[in-house]
Amino acid sequence: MNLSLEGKTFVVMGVANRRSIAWGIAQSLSNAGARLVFTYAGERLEKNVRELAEGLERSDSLIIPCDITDDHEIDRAFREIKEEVGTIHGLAHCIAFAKAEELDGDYLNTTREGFHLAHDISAYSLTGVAKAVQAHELMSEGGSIVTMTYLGGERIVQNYNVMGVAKASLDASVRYLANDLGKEEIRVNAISAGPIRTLAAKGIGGFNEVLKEMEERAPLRRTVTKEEVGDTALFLMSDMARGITGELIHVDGGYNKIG
Ligand SMILES: CCCCCCc1ccc(Oc2ccc(Oc3cccc(O)n3)cc2)c(O)c1
Repeated sequence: MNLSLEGKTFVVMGVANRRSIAWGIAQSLSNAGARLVFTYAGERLEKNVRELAEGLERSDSLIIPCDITDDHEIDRAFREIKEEVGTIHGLAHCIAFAKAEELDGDYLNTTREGFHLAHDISAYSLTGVAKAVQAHELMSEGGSIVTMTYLGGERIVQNYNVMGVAKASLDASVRYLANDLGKEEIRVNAISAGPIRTLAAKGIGGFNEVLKEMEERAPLRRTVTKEEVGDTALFLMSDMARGITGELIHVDGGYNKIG
């Protein structure tokens, strides 16, 4: 029993660029010996993902488009993964979105359309992906699904607004998916990362203030890195976490424990 992923294949969904948390996860899994399959949405990201993947030690990464807002797209992508690799041992879901104008000011300004959009992309997509993994019997040797969440889904974080409500839904989805998939030896967990300066983070009002607050008040008195999140993902993907499912692990320097 160890942290090695030699001979195993993992899907990483949501790499946008080298600052992405998904890229931090990909690096940790690859350094542990995993073969990777990347999915991305939107033509403009393919070049970024391909260039990043080419920098990995292994040259057998797969890069597949997948627009998670469309069930047919998800089915096509996971059918392609089944055909190309046959079995996967885990999946990292690092996908979320909400309208930028709804990530600032009062939560009360949330529209019905903005609410649905945030929940569709940031919460339902995990369930949609889990359904496709099961439908295509991709994790026949068991597996580990990890998604990314944030403290704003557990308690009030100014400006996080509708994304916080969507993350609360994602966190509950992790528990219910864990319950359904446990009998197939598939574990489902969430990593709640502290604020990290990513492309997505740029869209949130007051982000810089939250970073500063972490450096001043988190028990570790610093912010965390995508590499630290990647290493926790490696642990959750490995046999060392074989007894953990339906769980949420904070990788935030302990900040969530501060009032
Ligand atoms: C006020 C909260 C500060 C800490 C926020 C930490 C965080 C940073 C990034 C996170 O991921 C997203 C992903 C998409 C997202 O929606 C976006 C991002 C950019 C532009 C846009 O129109 N929507 C917002 C946050 C996330 O869920 C949580």
